[in-house]
Amino acid sequence: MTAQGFDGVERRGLMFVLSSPSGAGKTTLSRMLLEREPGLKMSVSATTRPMRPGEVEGRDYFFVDKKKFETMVEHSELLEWATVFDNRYGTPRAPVEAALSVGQDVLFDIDWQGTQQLHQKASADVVRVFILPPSAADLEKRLHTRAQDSEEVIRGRMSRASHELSHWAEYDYIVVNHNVDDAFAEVQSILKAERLKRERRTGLTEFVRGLQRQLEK
Ligand SMILES: Nc1ncnc2c1ncn2[C@@H]1O[C@H](COP(=O)(O)OP(=O)(O)OP(=O)(O)O)[C@@H](O)[C@H]1O
Ligand SMILES: Nc1nc2c(ncn2[C@@H]2O[C@H](COP(=O)(O)O)[C@@H](O)[C@H]2O)c(=O)[nH]1
Repeated sequence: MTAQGFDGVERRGLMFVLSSPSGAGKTTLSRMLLEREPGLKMSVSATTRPMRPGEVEGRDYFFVDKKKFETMVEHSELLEWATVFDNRYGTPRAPVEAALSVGQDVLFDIDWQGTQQLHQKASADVVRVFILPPSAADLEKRLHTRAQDSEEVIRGRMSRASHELSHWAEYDYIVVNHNVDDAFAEVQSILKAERLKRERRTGLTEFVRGLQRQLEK
């Protein structure tokens, strides 16, 4: 489970989690990260919710019915799963394990329940980032601007937002998404810094020993 850093020092892959109330900007920030950060792979979730206009099977989600979802749970095919807004969502285990095993970092857009489950399983390798909207009015406006959910769905998501927010203190980093470019720069900095953490850089001892050998010649 090691990745080669840009400086040639090996390290363990990490699981980078973005959570927020619906509409705060996780999907937007995830797409920007995937475009600009090599070595990062998106975990594509399975869900029982209906496909939105513009969504693509296998890119945005694996859209499955309730029976299929239950079978995936029974067969331990999901690394974590939760019921969110009356639908089920879960992370397929195999692609995440495959990515980590070849040294890639994995990006998750999941809720607080899934984050807790991942953290219980692999706390040292999980980095948790919570995205806050600048205000309730902005959050509601963003859900409307996205124009992909009915009024009823938007009302449901707004009424759940306060409960989602109550989990903010379980996260390692908090980013307020006022301006998307600023929020992206902050999220990208977190990823870059976490990739450099001494504890994950399994190749450091060997690298430093090599330096010492050169210095002692
Ligand atoms: N900083 C921002 N300023 C204005 N609009 C934004 C900002 N960030 C994201 N948006 C817009 O807000 C809408 C919701 O964003 P997005 O779909 O990324 O949210 P999300 O957190 O992934 O929501 P969900 O949990 O429902 O999937 C989108 O139309 C997006 O373009
Ligand atoms: N615990 C999990 N939560 C997930 C997963 N995939 C997505 N989500 C969260 O669900 C809500 C709603 O998403 P939407 O696409 O319907 O707007 C959002 O908070 C996602 O983060 C998952 O695999 N596990």
